[in-house]
Amino acid sequence: MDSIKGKFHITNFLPCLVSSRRSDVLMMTPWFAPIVWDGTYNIDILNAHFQQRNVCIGLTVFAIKKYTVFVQTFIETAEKYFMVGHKVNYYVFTDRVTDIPIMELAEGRQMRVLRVPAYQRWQDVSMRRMEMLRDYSYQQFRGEVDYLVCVDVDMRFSDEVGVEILSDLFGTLHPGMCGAKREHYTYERNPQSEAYIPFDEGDFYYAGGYFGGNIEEIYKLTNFCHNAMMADKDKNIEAIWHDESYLNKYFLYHKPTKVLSPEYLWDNGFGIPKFLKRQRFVAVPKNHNEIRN
Ligand SMILES: CC(=O)N[C@H]1[C@@H](OP(=O)(O)OP(=O)(O)OC[C@H]2O[C@@H](n3ccc(=O)[nH]c3=O)[C@H](O)[C@@H]2O)O[C@H](CO)[C@H](O)[C@@H]1O
Ligand SMILES: [Mn+2]
Repeated sequence: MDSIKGKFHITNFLPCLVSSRRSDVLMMTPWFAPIVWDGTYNIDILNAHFQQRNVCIGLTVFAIKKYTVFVQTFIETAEKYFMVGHKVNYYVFTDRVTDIPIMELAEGRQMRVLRVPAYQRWQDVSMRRMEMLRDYSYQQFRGEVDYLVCVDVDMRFSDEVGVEILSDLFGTLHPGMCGAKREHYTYERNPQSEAYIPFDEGDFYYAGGYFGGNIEEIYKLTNFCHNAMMADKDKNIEAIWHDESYLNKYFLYHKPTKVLSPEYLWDNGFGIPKFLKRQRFVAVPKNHNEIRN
């Protein structure tokens, strides 16, 4: 592990206080959290900073039932692009332990396969991630990693994703909603639901498939979402976009300290708009019917 130490060096950065580095996109939320776009940060400074702290990053992914087919590409591309040069633990939650490929990983990186139950409905599989992330944050992750990055598995990395994303609590702008007006965000609109957001509230529409932060913040987030989902279940309610709806509710009242641009979660089905300089993590096309049943 020693050879990954001292890999990054601080380089000189010439600050310029009179012009912003991007003028075509919003670079900061109204509560002063950075929105991370290509061209807005200096990766050399950030690498040196996080390496000095010797951070270890946990990347969590669920591969339940047929979704195990996505694991190989996910890990292969993560090895190429995710937090290269830093310490990484992959946590693969699955009900099919023997279907998870054994893969050779770069130095300083390891994979843990965690056996968890499979729920019948895909919506429950997706939503129960919150409960499992909460429980493992408390039991295991807090002793092993400094940050968690929690993502969908039906994805591939196709460009660098580094320590520029790390912060106490971060969410990602949903690729399908970045140009939408607030009233068109697909928040849960039933006032009876714990995920309810009125039409005149809400900052951004965040994606369910990409959030993260330190362990304590992820514990609080997942605990809130799971409890809210259980409260709704008792009322026979399920929010329109499942875990994503509850996540959006949480972020409305617990503002993220960093927001990732859709560079970090893209779907080529949306084409490639001009403001999108990089596609770092993209959806792998899937046949929903086939794979979810
Ligand atoms: C990119 C993105 O923002 N995706 C979100 C979006 O769905 P998606 O349409 O991308 O949902 P999906 O089918 O990818 O399911 C979410 C995740 O649950 C896991 N899974 C699901 C079914 C299954 O049989 N086995 C299994 O392992 C797997 O990790 C998968 O990536 O909306 C969902 C709720 O509706 C979730 O909020 C997803 O995070
Ligand atoms: Mn997905």
